[in-house]
Amino acid sequence: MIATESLSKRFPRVTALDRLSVDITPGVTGLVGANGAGKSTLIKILLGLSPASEGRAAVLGLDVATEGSAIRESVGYMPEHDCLPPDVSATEFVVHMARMSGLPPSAARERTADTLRHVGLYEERYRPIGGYSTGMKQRVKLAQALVHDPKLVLLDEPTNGLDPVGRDDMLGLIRRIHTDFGISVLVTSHLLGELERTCDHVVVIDGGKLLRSSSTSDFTQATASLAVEVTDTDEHPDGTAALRAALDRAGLTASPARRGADGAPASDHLLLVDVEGEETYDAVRDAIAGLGLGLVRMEQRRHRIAEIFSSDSDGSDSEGNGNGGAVDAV
Ligand SMILES: Nc1ncnc2c1ncn2[C@@H]1O[C@H](COP(=O)(O)OP(=O)(O)OP(=O)(O)O)[C@@H](O)[C@H]1O
Repeated sequence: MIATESLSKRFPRVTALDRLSVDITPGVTGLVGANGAGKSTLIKILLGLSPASEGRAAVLGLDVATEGSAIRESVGYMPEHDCLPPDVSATEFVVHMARMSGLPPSAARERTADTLRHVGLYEERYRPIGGYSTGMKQRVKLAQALVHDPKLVLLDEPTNGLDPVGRDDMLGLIRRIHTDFGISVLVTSHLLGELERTCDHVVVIDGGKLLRSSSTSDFTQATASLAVEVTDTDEHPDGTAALRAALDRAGLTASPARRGADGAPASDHLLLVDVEGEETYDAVRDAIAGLGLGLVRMEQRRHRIAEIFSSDSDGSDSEGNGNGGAVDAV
């Protein structure tokens, strides 16, 4: 779907992409990085809208430097920022975008109706966009990216500004773009956790460099951890320390939690246990029961990207880039 080779983009003060080489295959791929990591810059180069300073890239086998308009015919793009005209309705806007992509008038109207229904906009589609909620606007942006039946869509932060339910709905829609229509998706986010659930493959960039590109299952196996909190008892006045020792004896790695991905403060009462497989959950339960402690919570932890990479010495970062903290997802 997408291949880049030593792709760089330099602005006068910033190197937005730094010799990025990555291959993206059909399916749903997540492009993760903190704000400023270079995600939007990469998308603009892939669409042929912005020239690279160095290196090469091809989308659907087409060269981004010379075949930009052919790429844009076969690719849909959902930009990150609000870019919708407030005075027209979703139907008018999406029909216009379909016509811009070359569809004849009747096909443009039909495809618009189908696509808006697919993204979950019904009667509202005849009202001016200016009165829409953020979630509805994101759906219009998604519809215009899909209306010309592209082979690939590039979605720049589609969950931005959405509440948790809106995020889940949007992630479900994105997944269905691939499962229902066979369209491949490249979706960016600064939240690794939400892409884990949606994507087959995840590419992580930081400071314009490739940190890692791997299938989601490899990723989550390598990064899963379990947050465990227990009560203290008379027998074990420091239940957390007792559990940590017991887990250690059971051959599991447990460490006190640092500040959480959700902004939760560091806690002496919370242990993070590396998940090595299904048996880890049983081993934790047995250790707690064996000590007679009460279990307050046991939950799968979402990681900040920084957490993963600060403890990841075998990433794809050939430059020895030690600034894992720079990918601290907000
Ligand atoms: N036109 C430009 N001129 C100068 N610098 C730019 C330009 N566009 C982007 N940059 C810089 O390049 C870097 C990468 O920006 P980019 O927008 O690609 O990041 P991003 O990963 O998409 O982050 P965000 O999610 O915040 O958009 C940033 O430091 C940004 O300030």
